[in-house]
Parts: sequence; C-alpha cells; structure tokens
Amino acid sequence: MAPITIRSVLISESVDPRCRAVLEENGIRVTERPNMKTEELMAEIQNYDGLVVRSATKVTADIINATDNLKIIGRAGTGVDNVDVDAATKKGVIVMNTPSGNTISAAELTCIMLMNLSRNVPQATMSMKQGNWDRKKFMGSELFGKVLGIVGLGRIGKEVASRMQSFGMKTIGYDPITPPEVSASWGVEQMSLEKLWPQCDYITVHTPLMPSTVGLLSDETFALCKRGVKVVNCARGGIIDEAALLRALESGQCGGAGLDVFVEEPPKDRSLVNHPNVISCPHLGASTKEAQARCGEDIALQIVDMVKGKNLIGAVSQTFLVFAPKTLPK
Ligand SMILES: NC(=O)c1ccc[n+]([C@@H]2O[C@H](COP(=O)([O-])OP(=O)(O)OC[C@H]3O[C@@H](n4cnc5c(N)ncnc54)[C@H](O)[C@@H]3O)[C@@H](O)[C@H]2O)c1
Ligand SMILES: O=C(O)[C@H](O)COP(=O)(O)O
Repeated sequence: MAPITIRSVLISESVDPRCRAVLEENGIRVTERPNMKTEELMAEIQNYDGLVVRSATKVTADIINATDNLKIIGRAGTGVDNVDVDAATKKGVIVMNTPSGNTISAAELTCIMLMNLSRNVPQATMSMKQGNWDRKKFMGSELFGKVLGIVGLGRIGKEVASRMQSFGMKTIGYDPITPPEVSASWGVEQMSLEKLWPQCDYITVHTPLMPSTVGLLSDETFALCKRGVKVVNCARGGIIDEAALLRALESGQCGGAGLDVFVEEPPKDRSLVNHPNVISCPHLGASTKEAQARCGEDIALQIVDMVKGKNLIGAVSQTFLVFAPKTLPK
C-alpha cells in the first residue's frame, strides 16, 4: 500500500487520550472538538486530512463530500454504520475501525444484562432505594440449565457463549458465515432460526445492523418463541424491532429485555425504557477504561501505519479496511 500523507486529524468525540498522544508522537497535528453540530463539522472538516469518531458522529455523504482534503476516517470502535462507507469509497476516503478493541467489554455487558434479567437486580435496587423490602416481587430464576440463543457468532457472540456456559447455560446459535463446526468447538450448536426461536429461554443478538438483520426479532419471530422469553440487544438498535418488543412485553410473550442500544440514541420515545421488565443502558457496551484505551490506541496506530504505508491486513472494499489490532488482550 502506498503511503498517504496525514498531517492533521480532527477527533470529534471523547476518545482515549492515547489516540492523540500516538498521533502527535508521529508528527500529526490533532484537534479535539467533541459535540459539534453537523454544520460545524461540515465546515471544520475542510481543515483536516483525517477524522476520528466513535458511534455518535454521523459521518454522512454531505460531510464526506464537503471536502477534498479528507483522506481517512478512523472509527475507534467496531460498528461503522454511522459512517457512509459507500460515499467514502466513491470519494476514495479510507474508512477503518478497531473491531476487537471492545469485544470483551461488550460481551461482559451482555452477560451482565442476562444475569440481571434472571434476578431483577436493577428493579430490586430501585425498590430498596424507595425504602421497600420486597422479597416476593423480585423472585428470579436460575440461569443454570436454561437455553441461550446467540444470533451472530462473531467476536462478541463467541465470548458471550463461553462466559454463559460457565453458568451452566446450554448455548445454541445461528450465523450465516461462521461454520457450524467452528462454533461447535466453542460449545455452540448451530441451527436454523426457525428451529432456534422455540427452544430459547434467553436470546441475545450480536450481528451488525444491515438490511438482513433489521427486525430479526419481530412480531412474527416473537410469536415463534417460548412464552416469557428474555432478550438482550447490546449490538445495534433495530435488530430487535422496538415496536414489536413493546407489544411482546405488554402481552407477556417477552418476559424481559436488556437494551444497551436504540434505533434513536438517545431515544425520544421512552415507552421501552420505562417498561418495568426492561433494563437498559445508554450505549455503554464499549464504555470501559480498557476498551477505550485499546480502541483509541489502535486507531491511532493504524493511521500511523497508513502514513508509513505498512501493515495493511485485509481490505473489505477498496477503501474500507480492517486492521489487526495492536492492543488485543492476551
Ligand atoms: N453496545 C456496544 O457498545 C457495542 C460494542 C461493540 C460492538 N457492538 C456491536 O455488536 C455487534 C457485533 O459485533 P462483533 O464484533 O461481534 O462483530 P463480528 O463481525 O465479529 O460478528 C458479527 C457476526 O454476525 C454475523 N451475521 C451477519 N448477518 C447475520 C444474520 N443475518 N444472522 C445471524 N448472524 C449474522 C456475521 O457472520 C458475524 O459472524 C455489531 O453490531 C457491533 O457494532 C456494540
Ligand atoms: O460498535 C461499537 O464499537 C460500539 O457500539 C461502541 O460504540 P462507542 O465507541 O460509541 O461506545
């Protein structure tokens, strides 16, 4: 890969300080300007060769096409659904992410959601703070012996499986790409979704958001599930259809939901968040010191590697690159 010149980078969100430090150590000028409005970003972006974002900055075609100077968009994290990759590709702008830096943190939050759904800890905590001592209301159920359906057996799905197996859960799953013999080696039996839905006590989704995964859990699929199934979405808002989830919670077809992500963030409509059987977080899957340090450092090192013209691992499209992380936990 021929080296490219990156003299200046704009960081438009709260990214670990290691990102700035690594870029500056390599002679790249860095400006941090979080919380810019779209119009401000469109004006500001003209002055930089590179942009580093997390998930909140919507890097639209308008922003990409507002400048001829931009050469690289670095996503300090996994999902690139907030970047118009097609528009970037047409314009010859490189898009890269740090796909492994927050895997463990997202997997751990998923497991925490599953555990809290089984024992109602957030609801019991709220009740205690209100001065109550309500032991009957918060009767839970063991995870031991229950069936967990994992839809999407990539990095996070795999880590969730091994952790929940240690609680004695039976793990089944579905992934159109991960070969069944590979997931079987981590103790996950793969099957079609039609076979999976009716077997699960808990379902967790770990796919990217794309047309084939929008509404994976819908009115139709909830109807195929066990009554009282509990669901977790720490992947992307919309993989579980939000209106269908609310209907399933109200009818009791769904017994509880753990949600870290929403179609609209923050969600204006609070019907799901306010439902008594929903526990939720404001997109905190990657919000740990460790994950942020890895993602911040990885994206900076990858930009520096591009400048030096080395270490191109896999090109997903002409300009959308996925690199081997430098700071993956051992
Ligand atoms: N909440 C957070 O803060 C947080 C943090 C990290 C990642 N994420 C999100 O979690 C998701 C998973 O991340 P990952 O690192 O495991 O990604 P990954 O690419 O390693 O795995 C995704 C898997 O989904 C599979 N898949 C694609 N289409 C599918 C379908 N229709 N049905 C079932 N499986 C399908 C792929 O084959 C792949 O194996 C992404 O959406 C990512 O953006 C969220
Ligand atoms: O895809 C990701 O990496 C996660 O959703 C985390 O996003 P964040 O970097 O905005 O926390």
